[in-house]
Amino acid sequence: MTTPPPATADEVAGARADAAGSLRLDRVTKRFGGATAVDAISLDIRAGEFLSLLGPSGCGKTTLLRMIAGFEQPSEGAILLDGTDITDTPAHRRPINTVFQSYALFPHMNVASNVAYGLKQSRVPRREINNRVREALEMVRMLDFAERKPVMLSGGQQQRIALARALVNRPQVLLLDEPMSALDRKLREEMQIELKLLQRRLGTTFVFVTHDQEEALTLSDRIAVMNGGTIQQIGGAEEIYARPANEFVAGFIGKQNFVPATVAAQDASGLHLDSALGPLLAAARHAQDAGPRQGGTGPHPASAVPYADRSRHQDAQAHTPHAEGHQPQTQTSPLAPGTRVKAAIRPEDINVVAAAPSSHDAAAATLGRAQTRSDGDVARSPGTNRLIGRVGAVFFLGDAVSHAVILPDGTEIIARSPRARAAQLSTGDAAECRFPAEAIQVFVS
Ligand SMILES: Nc1ncnc2c1ncn2[C@@H]1O[C@H](COP(=O)(O)OP(=O)(O)OP(=O)(O)O)[C@@H](O)[C@H]1O
Repeated sequence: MTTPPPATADEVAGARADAAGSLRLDRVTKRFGGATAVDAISLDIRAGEFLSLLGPSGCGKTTLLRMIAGFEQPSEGAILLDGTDITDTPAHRRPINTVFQSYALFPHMNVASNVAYGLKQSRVPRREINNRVREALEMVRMLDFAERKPVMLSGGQQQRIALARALVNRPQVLLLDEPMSALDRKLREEMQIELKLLQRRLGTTFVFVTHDQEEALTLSDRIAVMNGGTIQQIGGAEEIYARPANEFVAGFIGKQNFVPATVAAQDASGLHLDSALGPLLAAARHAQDAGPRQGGTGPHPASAVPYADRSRHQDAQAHTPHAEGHQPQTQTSPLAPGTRVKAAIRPEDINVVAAAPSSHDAAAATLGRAQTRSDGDVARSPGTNRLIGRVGAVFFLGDAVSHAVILPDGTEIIARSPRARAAQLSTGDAAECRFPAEAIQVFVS
């Protein structure tokens, strides 16, 4: 990808005067030939917000970013900056700059000249150039490197210079397209913290493209999860993690155990499910999903909202202004018996304990039937689901321990416990996975 020159300082400064950097995307669509890369996306991005576009490869993140930048023209729809339609405004006239994955620094120029380039092009007085370059290099803590050539810098340092080069124009909106993907993990984590602090200090609107969910969860005020050219859900990190709108989001953000099941009944204790592992009890009420038209899990994808979260969830929706993106709509009607669903359980919601070898044999004899009977420990926590199997592998994760428990029918359940509370189990040990009914989220498949 060739890197277009950044907007010049005059263009940026002129357009900055009375604007704050809010963006509105109104049914923005991009088609390449017969293929739709971005499908009627409507989204409000608040001034000063750190918003991430997160999704798998090919979901349309970069295409959406390029339309905001002005490098691609939408096939349909409009882009508004602080209420002004900029859909037809050329890229170099938008007060928007982009930091790309490839730093694209000029190798023959030193750091200061690289950062000054856009300002020189727009004939900003030399003294002002010097001041602003200094300011930008200070922002990214690279002032001491002003005289160096890019080849004498590490990847992380080059990325900082690319950031300074974009910030020197004082854009209202900064677009970042996977800017840290070339950095090693440790450096990336350091840069993430710096970037977040910098964004907070500047108050500039950041739109950040990534396929790395941890990065998005760490950095963002809100995350728009994309798939198939549409936004599947938009919300804060915790909301998206704890209350995914549909099966796609549930599977894409964090880890999940998905168990196919069929609704047996719904009563005051919750949703009774039949699965190949036996009966499961979910204290969850489903929510019928209003969209999206593409992606998701089928013609009527649904989302799950645990009882405890329902009122908060509905509040959040009630206050969702126009075009903030796709949100699920709760539905209180019970699921009909026979409805095919997926039960989703997060690894950290599963408690793994040692089981008597005989209990494993008994479970194997009945093909690992899950038990929700009130016996033993379970009597103290009615509704606890229990699955008995054998430990297939133990993974030490530093602050946590993960167990892969193989159930008698071959299903693998992944559980994760804080290291201090993890059961001392070895491969081959009989183990019981316990999780409360509240831990199950139900998605109509
Ligand atoms: N110039 C183009 N011509 C034709 N098809 C394109 C063009 N640019 C993108 N596409 C297609 O549009 C879809 C979305 O691409 P896009 O680059 O926006 O995805 P992405 O989510 O950014 O993926 P990645 O994370 O791999 O960069 C893909 O199917 C891609 O092949």
